[in-house]
Amino acid sequence: MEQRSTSIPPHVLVFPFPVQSHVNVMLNLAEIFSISGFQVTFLIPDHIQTGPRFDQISSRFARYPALYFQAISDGLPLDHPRTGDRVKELFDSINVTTKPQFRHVLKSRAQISSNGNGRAPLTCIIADGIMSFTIDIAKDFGLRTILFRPFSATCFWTLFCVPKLIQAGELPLKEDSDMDKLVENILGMERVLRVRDLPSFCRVEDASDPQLQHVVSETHRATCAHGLILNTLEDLEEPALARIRANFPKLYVIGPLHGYFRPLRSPNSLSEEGRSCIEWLDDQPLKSVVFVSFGNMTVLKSQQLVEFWHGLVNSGKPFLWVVPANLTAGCRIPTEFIDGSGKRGKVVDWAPQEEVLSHPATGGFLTHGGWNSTLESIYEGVPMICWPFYADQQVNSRLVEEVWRIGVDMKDICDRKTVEKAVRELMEVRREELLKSSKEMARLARTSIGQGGSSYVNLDCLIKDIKHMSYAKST
Ligand SMILES: O=c1ccn([C@@H]2O[C@H](COP(=O)(O)OP(=O)(O)O[C@H]3O[C@H](CO)[C@@H](O)[C@H](O)[C@H]3O)[C@@H](O)[C@H]2O)c(=O)[nH]1
Repeated sequence: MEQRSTSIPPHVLVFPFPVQSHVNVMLNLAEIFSISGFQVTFLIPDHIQTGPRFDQISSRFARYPALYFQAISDGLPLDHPRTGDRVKELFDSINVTTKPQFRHVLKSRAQISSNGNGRAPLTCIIADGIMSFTIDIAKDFGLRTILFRPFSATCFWTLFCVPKLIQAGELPLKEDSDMDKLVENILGMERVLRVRDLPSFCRVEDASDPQLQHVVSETHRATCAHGLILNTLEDLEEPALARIRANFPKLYVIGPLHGYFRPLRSPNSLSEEGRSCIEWLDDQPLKSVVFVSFGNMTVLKSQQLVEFWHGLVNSGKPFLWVVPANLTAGCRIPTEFIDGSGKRGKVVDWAPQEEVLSHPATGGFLTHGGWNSTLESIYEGVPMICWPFYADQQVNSRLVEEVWRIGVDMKDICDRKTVEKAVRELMEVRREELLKSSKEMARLARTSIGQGGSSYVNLDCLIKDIKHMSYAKST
């Protein structure tokens, strides 16, 4: 990427929603800003700053002296699991604790800047789109906010259409709702999304459900921001993006963000746990391994864990499975399972996912369909089995199977026979077809962030717009 500099460097404050995956993706954005010569203040959640992997983050950013981490609390205990089933606690706590802290950060920054501290005054705020309170607080300090929404564009657009679905009687659900019926009132997606593919927040029988109302109103509030950034690419989600653009004139479609750094990271930067995964993969045949990971916010019931386990073992394929403590809400995998899988399965607490997906031994990805995992798999051309848990994952898994045709959607079903069948389809029965379409998707993703590609050009516009804001403020 080109090194850019100006005499008045813009200074952006990057503020992620306080969960690991949102922080990861906004760190990529912060790194792009740093490479572009910006000063960056990154509000890092205290539970991540004090967590086991912050060392890796700080050594990655040591080369950018103009990037400064400032801790912020979400008000929950440091060891709270922050899983999808408990996200309401996070929303509530952010409202009470983080909102006033954010105001305080801006106030103290404004005072320091006016006294001169070697850092430029803030140019703008780049905040996670689920924290739209940033828009009004930033305005009080004469600052603009650009929101960053790390969901798929299709999920964002679906949430935007929810009031229309309610008006048309397609939502809320009824006890006898036909989950396989196509949803009619999401423009551009009429032939794609069924009721069961709507974001999990929509699975309610009361339209005033607080969580549904919250995510929908946050989505609409984004129209009050200066701009909206989406981590996707035109070729992947053109129908949704066309509709979003009609409502958001300043839309920056700049993904897949992790891709800008993929060829640059050295394998030597891996931690010991990361290296052990790669060494295990090194001993496996080409494209033979199923990588299994459900992200950072999924919770499995113990029976679901058992079903996945038997399905994987019965499929006869080698697998590498990430089982973090919060996945099983405390219930650990029985040791006889581990012994029973012999050398064929490896279970770890954490894996360097991007490196695992790019490893020649990896042949498939059993995932929850979180948006980062989906983009990472697409980028590496690895076909997927999706078992969506919550949020945007129901939408993403439908796109994987029905629109892009790069995998299998298990949607709502989790038994050993279904798991085994899905693995066999992915690794044997539909192997060639799925590999072919995955390879094409990877090509599109890589082209979009290469010089002259649609995301590359959009990113350049974003950087120029922020520079322009900085210039306008200083004159
Ligand atoms: O052992 C692991 C586990 C995860 N990851 C990384 O963690 C991220 C996981 O992100 P994602 O796939 O998006 O899953 P979640 O952690 O579940 O992310 C939440 O946030 C996403 C972005 O908003 C949503 O799409 C998801 O539905 C929501 O659950 C990815 O970058 C992975 O590479 C690792 O590197 N190693």
